[in-house]
Amino acid sequence: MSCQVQSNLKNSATGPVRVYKAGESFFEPPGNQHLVSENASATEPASMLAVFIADEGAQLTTLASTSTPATPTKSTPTELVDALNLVFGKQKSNRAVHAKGIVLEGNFIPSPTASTLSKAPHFQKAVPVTIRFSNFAGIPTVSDTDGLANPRGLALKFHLPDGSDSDLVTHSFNGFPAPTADELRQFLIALGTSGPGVAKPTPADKYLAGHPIAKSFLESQQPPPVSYATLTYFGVNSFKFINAQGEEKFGRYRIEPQAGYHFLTPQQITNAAPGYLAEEIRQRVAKSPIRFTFRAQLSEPGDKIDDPSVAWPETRKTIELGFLEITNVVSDSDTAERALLFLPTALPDGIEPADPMIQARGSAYPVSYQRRHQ
Ligand code: HEM
Repeated sequence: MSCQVQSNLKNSATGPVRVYKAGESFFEPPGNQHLVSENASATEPASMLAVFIADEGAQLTTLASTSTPATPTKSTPTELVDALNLVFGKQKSNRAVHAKGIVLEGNFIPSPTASTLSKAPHFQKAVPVTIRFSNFAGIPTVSDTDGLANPRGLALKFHLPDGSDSDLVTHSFNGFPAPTADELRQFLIALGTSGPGVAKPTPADKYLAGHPIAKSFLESQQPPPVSYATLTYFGVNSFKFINAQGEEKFGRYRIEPQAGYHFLTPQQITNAAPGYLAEEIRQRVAKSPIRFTFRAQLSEPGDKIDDPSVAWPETRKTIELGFLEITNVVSDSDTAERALLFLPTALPDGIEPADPMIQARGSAYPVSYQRRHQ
């Protein structure tokens, strides 16, 4: 196979362009060795890139949240997605990260306590929800048992009574490898420039030596789950919740499986099919609805609101927000996931971003969306 993956850093002015061949390892977290996807596509022609950038500006004006405070993030949305592409390869029809997934539907049913936290419409009244579970890597063919499939993603679109949507994008790890979007980009560049043949210590070795939180993120991932329905998902970034009385609280979402936490045994991992998670969730939801309990973990004075790499202590109070009931897989999941764009900045009155990373995400996701719709 002669497929080449070339980083697209030429418009970000941040370092050398590096070329990988299919099958080359692009980084080696302890205990894992991962391969560049053969599906990854080559670099865009320069003319196309120019058109893309012009479109991207327009897109961001339309799609980014208006309620976010000015963000100190220095990296542009393009640079952030370029850094993801540097690690996983450029995608023309798949997400830059969390490329492999499955789309389902259901309902969110709020608890009576939800309205004490926020006046958001879905905290007052049940609403339909579109759900996408995913594996972490920006590699659509990643095996469900590969280390790069962790953490798993759970993205939700709450369809609100006024016809608008509110989105929430979470993953199955209580933390993040970097405190800010700019730091994430540095981490990704270090990983993406540390392939075979690069002298030791590689940029990734050096980065991880100086960033214990990123190192621990790579080293403390769970084994493959029995199901997407047997994991807890964390919002990681903090939001400000405002109730009808104008009271404000800072919180982080966590979405807990009513099926409990279950992971594959080493023997089951050996026997698991590369796409077992989609098959498992299809069979599970066909038998009965899948439920998750929604909670917000509330901050206390001194907790870092704008640093998702630091989990708040488990002793923090949580408030029950309701439950998610997943009822079915959509009829054509591949078509649905291509059309879907989950925006962490799509928020109703009563919920506001409290971490600048949310705005950075809200601006970067549409760039990936555009790249997968060329
Ligand atoms: C600055 C930080 C981040 C950047 C630049 C970033 C970037 C991206 C991009 C470009 C996509 C693909 C969007 C698309 O094509 O639709 C994506 C998807 C995703 N991200 Fe992030 N992300 C960041 C932080 C996070 C965090 C903190 C979480 C978890 C809490 C997360 C979880 C996910 C998930 C689950 C998806 C898949 C969404 C879907 O199913 O469509 N990301 N991210």
